[in-house]
Amino acid sequence: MPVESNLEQINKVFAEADCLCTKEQVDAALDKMAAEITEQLGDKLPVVYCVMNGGLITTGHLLTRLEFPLEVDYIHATRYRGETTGGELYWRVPPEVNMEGRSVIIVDDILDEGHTLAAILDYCKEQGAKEVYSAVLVDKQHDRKAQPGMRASFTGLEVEDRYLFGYGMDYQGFLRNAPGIYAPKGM
Ligand SMILES: O=P(O)(O)OC[C@H]1O[C@H](OP(=O)(O)OP(=O)(O)O)[C@H](O)[C@@H]1O
Ligand code: HPA
Repeated sequence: MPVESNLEQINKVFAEADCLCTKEQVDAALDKMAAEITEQLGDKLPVVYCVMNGGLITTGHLLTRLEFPLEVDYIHATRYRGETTGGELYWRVPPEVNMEGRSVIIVDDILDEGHTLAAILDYCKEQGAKEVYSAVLVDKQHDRKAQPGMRASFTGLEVEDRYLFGYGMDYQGFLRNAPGIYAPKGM
């Protein structure tokens, strides 16, 4: 079936979705995260690793708010691969910039069950990073975290336990570009 046949369904999901956080609320959360990151990492010449694809938008919005020297790289690890429930972590692209002895910050869109972030943090420690921080725009509130009580070092927003899209989070591969945080009706 041609991809265009999805257009009506995707538009309907967006039109009927509940907006859980507006663009203004996300902007304020990003400002707060950037201030906290600056305080912790502003004099450490850190490497910022974007977790593709979902982390792309949060990373971009954070980077322009971080007014200190840093390097940028990306990691491509995925657990969902277009599905709405997670599976095994699959490494598409490991990082290029050497993290040995460096302060590192991993940026992603969402901490859901946390398996992705936990695996990436372990990887960074194995690679010899001096210290590893994490930043997520959204922390989904439920008791299914990979490690009970798990939190990112920097969290933008705490959001209810529904399937989310927007600001990097996808619905069936689409709607990452939605300018707010949304949940499809009934999900
Ligand atoms: O906390 P978890 O339950 O592990 O889920 C969070 C991860 O899932 C999403 O990535 P996904 O695997 O969907 O790939 P994507 O970034 O390409 O959307 C999201 O971007 C996080 O990386
Ligand atoms: O709620 C979600 N939405 C999109 N991607 C995700 N990856 C983990 N949880 C989610």
